[in-house]
Amino acid sequence: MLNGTEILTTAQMRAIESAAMDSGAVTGLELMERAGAAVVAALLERWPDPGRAFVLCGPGNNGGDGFVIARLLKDRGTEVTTLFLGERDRLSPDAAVNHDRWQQMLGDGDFWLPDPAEDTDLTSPDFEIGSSDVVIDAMLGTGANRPLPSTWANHLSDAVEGGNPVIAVDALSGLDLDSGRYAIDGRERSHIRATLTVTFQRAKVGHKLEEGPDRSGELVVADIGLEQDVRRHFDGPALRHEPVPSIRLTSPALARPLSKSSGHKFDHGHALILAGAAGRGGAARLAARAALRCGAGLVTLACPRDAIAENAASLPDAVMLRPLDEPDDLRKLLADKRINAICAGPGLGVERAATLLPVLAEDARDPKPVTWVGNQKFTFDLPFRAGRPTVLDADALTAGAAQGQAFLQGLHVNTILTPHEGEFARVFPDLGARLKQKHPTLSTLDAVREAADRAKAVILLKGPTTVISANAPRLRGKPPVEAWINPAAGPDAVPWLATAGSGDVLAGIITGILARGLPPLDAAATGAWLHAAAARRFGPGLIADDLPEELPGVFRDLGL
Ligand SMILES: NC(=O)C1=CN([C@@H]2O[C@H](COP(=O)(O)OP(=O)(O)OC[C@H]3O[C@@H](n4cnc5c(N)ncnc54)[C@H](O)[C@@H]3O)[C@@H](O)[C@H]2O)[C@@H](O)CC1
Ligand SMILES: Nc1ncnc2c1ncn2[C@@H]1O[C@H](COP(=O)(O)OP(=O)(O)O)[C@@H](O)[C@H]1O
Ligand SMILES: [K+]
Repeated sequence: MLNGTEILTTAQMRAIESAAMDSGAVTGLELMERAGAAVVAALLERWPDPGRAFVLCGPGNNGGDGFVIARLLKDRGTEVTTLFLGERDRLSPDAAVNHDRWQQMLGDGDFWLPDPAEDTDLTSPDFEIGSSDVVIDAMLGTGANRPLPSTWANHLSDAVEGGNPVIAVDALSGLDLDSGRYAIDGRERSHIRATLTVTFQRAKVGHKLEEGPDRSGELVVADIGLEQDVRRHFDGPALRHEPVPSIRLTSPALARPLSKSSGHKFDHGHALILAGAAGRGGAARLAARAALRCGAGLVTLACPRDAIAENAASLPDAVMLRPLDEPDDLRKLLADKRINAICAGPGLGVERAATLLPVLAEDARDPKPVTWVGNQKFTFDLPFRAGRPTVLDADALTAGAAQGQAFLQGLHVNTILTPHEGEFARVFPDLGARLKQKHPTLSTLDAVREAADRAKAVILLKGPTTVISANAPRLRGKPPVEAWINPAAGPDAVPWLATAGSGDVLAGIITGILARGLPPLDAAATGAWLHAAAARRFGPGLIADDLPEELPGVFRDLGL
């Protein structure tokens, strides 16, 4: 299996569940029981003896899980209040069975509340969420398809305001498990969040994107016995040469190929960092240091002649300096075919970037490009543009955006664009505008995938959660990775990373890894993971300059 954990879209989860049930290996009722039991187990681990629980049950199978949870908690002596926000006759057969089992169990001390649309006195103290030790949100899960009604949101709001732990079943209700957006009818309530979310078999994309990490609280992924079905979902089609692309979370395992075996310095590649004018070289220097720390055999920084003294004064001796005043100087530098990774953008200056981009595009017409397809290297002509692995960041993206289609046409499968949100919107204005809509119709992941498709390149969109996707040709039979998600939010938060220059370091890290020979999509994912890991290891007080210096510690921790 490839590095990283696959996470699932809601459609994939539904397909996996149906396939499991169709195979006869498990029934929906069994799955619901396992799901409910998994939530109760995770709950009791954290709150060992809840005297009172309040369970909010929605109109679908998420609500069905809620009825199982109510029954299991009552079985162990917890006093349970349920609020059912649906209609018995519209429940699925499995949820209806659990509804009825729960109803039959009710006795003194349990309060059965029908739909509040009917005449229920919700002001009675017996119904108050505030007197519960735990509140279980089983209103909506993977089937949520519109904003959460504000009356339903009020229950969550009461719980959070009352300081009661909220345990979300599969998802905090209102969270879209594909986009990670949170939508409530009426006014937005940013304080609503789960203390714990228990999801089933695999995390869903929406737990990791946008608001997902913050809204979900601690995320527990409970095994409900569908692991073989998950594998079958991905590996079965691969055996038939119809691989299903996966969406994966970055993990430390990605960095494993960076382990340095002994070898000539060129075995570890030669990275070229294009720098800007005197007085503006800090960003490129950060990138150069980061590339060096990632083990690039050689790092050359190319800058205007009059900036050489300044760069020499503040760079390690290991970084070579070369003059680059005119576009033709870049052509000459690129005649050295040992240069196998390029970084253009940090501190480059938009005008200078505009004159150098065409040279990089020209270079990609090399008749014998090195091309990565999956993990295999090709050095012959392929029916798509390929060229030297190149990171385009910052000023190169701004300059590129101004060049429009010509810029996109100059890209190739070994190009990695590393925009933040603003730069992304400059390069892909329509996608940027759609992401900014009040109710966006596409997720960040969709936007990045679409951008990668148009650019025929790797796109890494920076933010608290970084999303990476590639449009690279695939080898038949190899399960492709479609996207990587590097979460640095919620429980994985590394807020110190939001510091000036940290993006320049990321560009340098990725360039260094490219020089080491990793394929572009892997290099981008590995770089995003290392970048956050370095920040996490350093902790508060971080400035961008600390990041490259922290990398050796990260590598040591990994035993590389
Ligand atoms: N399918 C399965 O085999 C399993 C499903 N499980 C549970 O089932 C859930 C999925 O069940 P469903 O597909 O029934 O979906 P949900 O229970 O998430 O919601 C679907 C229902 O909610 C309504 N609805 C959607 N959005 C709404 C909104 N904003 N306001 C009010 N009503 C809204 C829909 O009309 C439908 O009636 C999972 O999240 C998980 O908790 C688990 O029991 C494990 C097994
Ligand atoms: N709140 C945050 N939590 C974690 N990482 C963040 C956060 N905000 C930004 N980042 C990361 O910090 C880096 C900032 O890069 P960028 O926007 O290019 O800034 P700069 O131009 O200052 O270098 C990116 O790698 C991004 O993923
Ligand atoms: K829920």
